[in-house]
Amino acid sequence: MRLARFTEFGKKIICVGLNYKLHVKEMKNSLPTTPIVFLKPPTAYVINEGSIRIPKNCQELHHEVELGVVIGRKGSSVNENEAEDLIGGYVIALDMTARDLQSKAKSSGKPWSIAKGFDTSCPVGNFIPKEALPNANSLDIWCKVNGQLKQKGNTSDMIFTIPHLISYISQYFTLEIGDLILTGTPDGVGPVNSNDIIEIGIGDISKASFKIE
Ligand SMILES: CCCCCC(=O)O
Ligand SMILES: CC(=O)C(=O)O
Ligand SMILES: [Mg+2]
Repeated sequence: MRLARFTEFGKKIICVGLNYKLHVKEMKNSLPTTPIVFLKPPTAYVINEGSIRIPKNCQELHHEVELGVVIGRKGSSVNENEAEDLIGGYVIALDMTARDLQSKAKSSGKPWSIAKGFDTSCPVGNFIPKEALPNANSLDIWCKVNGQLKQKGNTSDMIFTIPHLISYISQYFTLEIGDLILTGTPDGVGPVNSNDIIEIGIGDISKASFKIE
């Protein structure tokens, strides 16, 4: 199985929340003491140049640009100092979020699975082999809507580092080849509407674009 086609493997999409301080602030949350983890089904994938569909009953769809880590080796209960061995590569990705559905679920103490897991809620760019990105812990990630810069963050600002996330998640979920870990979004999240074009990227190394249907 060529890892570059990981979106076809039907594996887990494991998302981390509130992993950048300024995003925690804009969401009026408190800093997490351990990573906040939730899942998206593999039916959420959209590949580069695909279309994002606004889910039913959603009036406020938000972009959240995130660095994705593609798992290249199976592991569970992995120590932080061995975690990087599980990395197969990276992608730039969006954790599209039905913000109104999420807020309703949060306020009634219900899970926000639909708000985060609806079809087309995980657009991804092209796979980048690990060797091509030796500096994954200090990368600029950005998001533009209709050509206007909305988010720009650096992965060095993560509250929990990529090795820490891999180790923590692997205590609960065995990580399998083709799994994707979304590592959280920097500040600047906001709404998108039908016919908007979202462009995302890692510095000038990788970019992808998607249309809101
Ligand atoms: C506690 C969860 C806050 C959700 C913020 C987000 O989805 O970016
Ligand atoms: C909660 C969430 O999805 C984030 O901070 O990216
Ligand atoms: Mg997110």
